[in-house]
Amino acid sequence: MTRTTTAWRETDAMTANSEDAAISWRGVKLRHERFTFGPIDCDIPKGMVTAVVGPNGSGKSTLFRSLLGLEPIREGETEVLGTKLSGGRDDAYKGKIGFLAENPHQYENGLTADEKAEFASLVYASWDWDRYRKLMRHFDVDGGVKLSKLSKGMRRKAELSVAMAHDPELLLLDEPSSGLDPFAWRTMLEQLQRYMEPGDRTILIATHIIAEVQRLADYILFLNRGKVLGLYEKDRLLDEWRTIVLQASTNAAQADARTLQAAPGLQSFTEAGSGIYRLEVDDSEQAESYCRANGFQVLGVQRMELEDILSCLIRKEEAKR
Ligand SMILES: Nc1ncnc2c1ncn2[C@@H]1O[C@H](COP(=O)(O)OP(=O)(O)OP(=O)(O)O)[C@@H](O)[C@H]1O
Repeated sequence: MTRTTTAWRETDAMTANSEDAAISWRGVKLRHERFTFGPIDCDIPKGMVTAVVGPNGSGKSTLFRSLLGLEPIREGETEVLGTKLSGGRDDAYKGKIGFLAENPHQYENGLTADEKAEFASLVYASWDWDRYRKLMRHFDVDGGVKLSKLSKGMRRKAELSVAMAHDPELLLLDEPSSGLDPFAWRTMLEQLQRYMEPGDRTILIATHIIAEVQRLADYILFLNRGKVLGLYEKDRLLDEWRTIVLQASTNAAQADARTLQAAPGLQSFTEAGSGIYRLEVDDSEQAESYCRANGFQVLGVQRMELEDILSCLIRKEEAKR
């Protein structure tokens, strides 16, 4: 799915154009006893799907919860759908959000999906029973069964139906596909794609499923240990990040490995032995020309997978620690 706008396409800057942002963070820090998140300065573009990707414990759920006032924000300013979060005094913006938490709420175990929907219908002014029933039908879930009696995947589908039935402006999905079988997963992707069609809705989705990022996301926000590693436009990221394998040209006396360290867009540099070098770069065309001009022969160029890009960003961040 690609819905690009020029303002966001031209840059990877994390605070490119806050007017087009569904969420903006300025110097935001969140703290638990043994975990600090941030500072985060970043804008999540409106009308787009942004995937939040990072290892376990990197702070994805913490970030989601903070948007609903469930995590104390110690420093900085968060704005969601035009509302500055101010310690829970202005809650009206929450009516425009659909939230699927990572784990089901145990206190809802005794409710059926339809009873949970009844509660939600009282909370959300734009609640649409027709929409709820259609979603439940698409997902093939019986709304009359207690949530605790549903399988994990069934419960996920019921909760996603409730989260989407008021047609929110912003959907916050914390690992929505956890427990879904491949057919249900496809139905979920279809429903999310349909939800995005009007062009003015935004999804922020935390996921470990690379296929989900590839199929859904326009942007990717990478996190590690409570730090933001970057917000990138997905297509551009996959297009431009490459692994280049090089060897000093036999007739090039000037080939000096140290020059490789200054290659344009260099993200990582590995000496593989026998005069072979492996570069990971975010601007492959320029990097290749540079390496050739400096006496290196290009043995191979390969696109990088998202996992490789994330691990490269993590290695860079860890090297600073
Ligand atoms: N209520 C809490 N009190 C104290 N520490 C917490 C609390 N909630 C989360 N943490 C800690 O904050 C860190 C980030 O947790 P979080 O759940 O946000 O990560 P995550 O990226 O969503 O992880 P996962 O991919 O495993 O779901 C972890 O170190 C976790 O132990």
